[in-house]
Amino acid sequence: VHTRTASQSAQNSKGMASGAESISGKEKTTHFGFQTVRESEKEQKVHEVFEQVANSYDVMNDAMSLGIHRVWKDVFVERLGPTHGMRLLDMAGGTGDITFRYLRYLNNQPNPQQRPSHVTVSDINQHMLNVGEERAKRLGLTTDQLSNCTVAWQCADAEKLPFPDASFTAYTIAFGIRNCTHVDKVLSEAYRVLQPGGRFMCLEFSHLTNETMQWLYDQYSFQVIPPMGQLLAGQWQAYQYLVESIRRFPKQEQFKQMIEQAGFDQVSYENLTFGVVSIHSGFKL
Ligand SMILES: C[S@@+](CC[C@H](N)C(=O)[O-])C[C@H]1O[C@@H](n2cnc3c(N)ncnc32)[C@H](O)[C@@H]1O
Repeated sequence: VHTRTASQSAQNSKGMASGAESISGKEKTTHFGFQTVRESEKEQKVHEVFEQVANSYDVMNDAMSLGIHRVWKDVFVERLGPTHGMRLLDMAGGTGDITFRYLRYLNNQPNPQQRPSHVTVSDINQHMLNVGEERAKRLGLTTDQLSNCTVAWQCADAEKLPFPDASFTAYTIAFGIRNCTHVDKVLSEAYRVLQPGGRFMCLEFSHLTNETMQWLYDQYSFQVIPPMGQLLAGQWQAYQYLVESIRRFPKQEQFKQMIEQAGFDQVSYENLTFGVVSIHSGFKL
């Protein structure tokens, strides 16, 4: 088992948060956690990670975050404030956590018969979607079981969406964008498929503003999460990648600028739990 100490990891992560790419020989390289890999390799590696963790993903989320990821996701969907008539694309939707909250939130809105709503849950990994679809059936959240909302599950790459221009009124991506090779392509595709007035929202692990707390968080992330992944899911490497990829993701302000560069207006962010995660939001005007 290959591992690193928290201080080695902190050193490795210095100056890497931008995710800047370099050219090695002819092919561009990118990061996969703290490793440098060819761009063509990253998608396959990320795919393998989520294939390995699909069945244990929901249990591990609760264990790693002590259940707090549920609160973050609840706040995220509250900030979105779903209304009848919304057409949501839940990108990198995995096993459906955001979609299920959206559907329950809609269900609690008055006059459910008003205007039909829709959600497409999309992910590059069919295994994650399969787990999600099974959950949806158990929870009574399929098109057949809902009164005025359709639900579609579709395998797709966030960097090359198979949806027409202006086909959604909202786009969410939770804990997905940092796994993508070209974040700029994900953002411009999100912009393309949104209608004017549509909203982009991203929930992602981020960076703490307080250095001592960041240090404590690093200790927890690097010393506890990979062994926990090994113990509960038999997956040390996959969880080592997940914590490394968090450190590599741009800081809040930098990510805000990237969203603006994609064309979005009124871009803002909100830190939750001291910046362990942040919610970024922007509108297509
Ligand atoms: C950590 S999971 C998040 C799942 C769900 N949104 C949640 O909050 O529980 C990240 C997901 O991103 C997906 N993913 C990674 N790269 C992707 C890409 N290029 N396009 C679409 N989905 C991608 C993975 O397959 C995985 O299901």
